[in-house]
Amino acid sequence: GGKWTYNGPHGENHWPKHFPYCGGAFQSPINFQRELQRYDPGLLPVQLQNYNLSSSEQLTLSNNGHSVQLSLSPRMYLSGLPHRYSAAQLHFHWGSPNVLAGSEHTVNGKQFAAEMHVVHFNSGKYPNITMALDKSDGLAVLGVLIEVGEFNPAFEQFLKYVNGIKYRDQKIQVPAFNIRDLLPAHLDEYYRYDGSLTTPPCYPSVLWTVFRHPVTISLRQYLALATALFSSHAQESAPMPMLGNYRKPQLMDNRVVLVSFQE
Ligand SMILES: NS(=O)(=O)c1c(F)c(F)c(S(=O)(=O)CCO)c(N[C@H]2CCCc3ccccc32)c1F
Ligand SMILES: [Zn+2]
Repeated sequence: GGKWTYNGPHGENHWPKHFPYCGGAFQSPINFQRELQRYDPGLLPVQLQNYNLSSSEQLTLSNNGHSVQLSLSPRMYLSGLPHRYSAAQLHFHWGSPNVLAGSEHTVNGKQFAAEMHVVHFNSGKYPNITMALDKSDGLAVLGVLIEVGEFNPAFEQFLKYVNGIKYRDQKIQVPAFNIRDLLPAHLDEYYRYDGSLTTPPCYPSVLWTVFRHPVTISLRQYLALATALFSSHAQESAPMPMLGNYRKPQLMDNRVVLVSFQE
């Protein structure tokens, strides 16, 4: 697909010109507001299988020009959903060094400093993520809201390598670790809704699960994320810092957000 950015002439308001789904229904992210939520006691805790990877395994940490992404082992999967969803990659969205607001989902209008997404595809029905990308039951993404506060040792296990992938299309191998440690302690409280990829091609193919409880990283860790990366290639004369890589909240249309918790 064509080139797209988060700002300027190829920014999100221009996405629908080349990526029609971006102007369609069921788009993500959204703002979670109390009035449009419904408690569903049937929403069980999310079950993570094989997330505790061994450090003898290696993962690919890469700069794809839009985010920093970590490849994940296909042995990792989610159970408790209508089908088995196997892990593909995780990536982040953040603000800028002096504006600590860069999450995609917002809660009662509050934007968090950053947000992590763990992307899974329906491996029960489709052979790979490419075949699942545009199917209504194709993807399941876990969203984790990130606040600046206490230092987070789990995030250090990949943040310490970001200076090796400063420029677009750079990638390195890093030792695997327990991906569960990147998620909040309690996985039983979350928002659940039908939405889309938040980047082009914006396919409405994502079952979203955004955990109610944020995780914290230190200001130093946030600044590492917000100052280390460029969306441009190493040899480009005008380096483009990778900042504010988040899409704004989209129209709800007539969607209701289910929640697994009661006030
Ligand atoms: N917020 S989001 O919707 O979860 C989301 C992103 F924001 C995001 F930047 C990415 S990306 O890093 O691949 C950069 C551009 O697509 C993805 N990738 C997904 C969808 C696109 C194709 C693909 C292929 C293999 C594995 C994952 C993915 C993404 F799903
Ligand atoms: Zn994302």
